[in-house]
Amino acid sequence: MAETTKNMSAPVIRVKDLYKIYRVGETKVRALNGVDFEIYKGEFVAIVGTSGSGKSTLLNMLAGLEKPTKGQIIIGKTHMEKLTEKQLVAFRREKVGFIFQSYNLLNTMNAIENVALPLSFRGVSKKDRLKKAREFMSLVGVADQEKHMPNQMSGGQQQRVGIARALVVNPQIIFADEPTGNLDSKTTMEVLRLMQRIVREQQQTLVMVTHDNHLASYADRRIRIVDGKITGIETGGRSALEETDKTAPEAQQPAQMEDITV
Ligand SMILES: Nc1ncnc2c1ncn2[C@@H]1O[C@H](COP(=O)(O)OP(=O)(O)OP(=O)(O)O)[C@@H](O)[C@H]1O
Repeated sequence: MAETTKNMSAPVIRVKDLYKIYRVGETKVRALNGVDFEIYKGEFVAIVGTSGSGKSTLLNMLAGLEKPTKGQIIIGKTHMEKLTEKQLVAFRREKVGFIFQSYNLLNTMNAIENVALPLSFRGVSKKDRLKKAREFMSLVGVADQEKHMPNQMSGGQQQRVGIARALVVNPQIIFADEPTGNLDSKTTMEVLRLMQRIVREQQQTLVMVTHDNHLASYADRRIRIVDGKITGIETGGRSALEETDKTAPEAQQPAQMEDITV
């Protein structure tokens, strides 16, 4: 349904013939070995692979944390590979939101101050920062935790605060690195529901890296990566919003294999 609409719009991310080669002594490690794909606005995409497959390298490059050895990454109209370090810092600050496995909240700040922090880098006044932060804490369901310090919140609550902090700057794209890696299965489902809801309601684009096939099955598309190459892109994801915690995975429709790019 929405797939057609998404594919008719211009991609938010275009990756063309991307390589990242690390030198370790005499050896060359091809962390990314010729990767091509596109991601559209409003999509929840999972980049899935086992340890060492190259998914973190890919995420780091999409988020402007590392430069490719060769190839192009075009976000909106910006060629990431052509940006200077200073421009990359500005890009990360203004255009993207990050959700981390370990939440990465500042322990010396309470929940609302953590959520408001990215706005202070943009010169937003304190009053407006807190107003906006409050709005997003409410959206992710932790409005009553404003004054709590990170160590006074559960993992799930901390991750909700982390998600509110990623959203507060209205980023073009949200990148998530194993966002439920430290959570139990019930809290994982709650966070998945939240992420799916946000992608749908806010028309956000979410790119999640994971080794976990179950988690990835909730994304609209899965880009599978093995030894730095894409081995397949699957379309169709399960809905965490319609599932109860007891829904057996077997009861769900299997994903469709779309195309294989090796
Ligand atoms: N800075 C680096 N120098 C040298 N080799 C590196 C560097 N970073 C990553 N690699 C290598 O590149 C390959 C891909 O690593 P990457 O971290 O992207 O994998 P991954 O799929 O994210 O793994 P994990 O799930 O364990 O984080 C691996 O062989 C890794 O050893």
